[in-house]
Amino acid sequence: MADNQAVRLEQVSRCYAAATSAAVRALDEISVVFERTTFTAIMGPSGSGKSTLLQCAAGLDRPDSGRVVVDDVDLGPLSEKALTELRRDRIGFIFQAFNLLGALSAEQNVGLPLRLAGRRPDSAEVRAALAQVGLGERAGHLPSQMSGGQQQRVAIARALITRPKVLFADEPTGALDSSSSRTVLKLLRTLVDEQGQTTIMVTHDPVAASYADRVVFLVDGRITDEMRQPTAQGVAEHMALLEADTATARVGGGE
Ligand SMILES: Nc1ncnc2c1ncn2[C@@H]1O[C@H](COP(=O)(O)OP(=O)(O)OP(=O)(O)O)[C@@H](O)[C@H]1O
Repeated sequence: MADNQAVRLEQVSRCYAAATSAAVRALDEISVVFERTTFTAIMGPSGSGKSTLLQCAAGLDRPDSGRVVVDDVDLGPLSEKALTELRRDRIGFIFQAFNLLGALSAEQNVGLPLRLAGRRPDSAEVRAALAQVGLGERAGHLPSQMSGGQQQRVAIARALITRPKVLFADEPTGALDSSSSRTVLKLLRTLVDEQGQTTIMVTHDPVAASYADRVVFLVDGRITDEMRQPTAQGVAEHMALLEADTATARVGGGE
């Protein structure tokens, strides 16, 4: 695998059985490379396969065919145990809903992945991770004592504590107001620029996508286009075209 490839998908397909109709082909022979130290946004109309792509690329779901390679490891032959270990050691994940444990402080939440890996969290390391996301003073706070944006930054610190090769983000600003969103997106951008993080983010928001180096557009389980150095307006216009095409196709298909 070329040294600069953090994640590679080769002809990845994923189908879901449907009770009342033909199987849904959520991913249809997708091939895409995510280079190291880049920030990519994945966009597309609702149901186009964005979450399925993220789940397959992160080893949370297995494709029906094709290959997923993460940090030079082909995920296909791995046992469930080996896949779990790879996710634990090389992958970070953040979600729209933050997914922090409510009974644990920020510091305890951030230290959790280290505990799960059998390491005793080093308080200085955990506090440095919180300082990195601008929350050095909040180590003792519970999630309920923090704003949504602060909780998402705790979740980012937690995802990064194991120094993952790839950070996957599924709608990380979906539950945030625009000011908190900006803070979180600037942080994600800084982590790529200054720490060499590789980040892959699913989003519906053209403004969020404009923080990425590249936007990959999905329609009906296929990559149709991509945009480098995106602007929010350029992405919004392209999404409007895709959504109009999808609506036309649905109307046409229903006749
Ligand atoms: N577990 C599942 N079982 C059956 N069908 C599924 C399942 N997960 C996803 N699908 C179907 O696969 C297709 C792609 O879904 P996916 O969630 O990846 O799209 P998405 O682009 O992330 O959508 P959204 O923007 O609405 O979150 C959709 O038609 C969806 O209904």
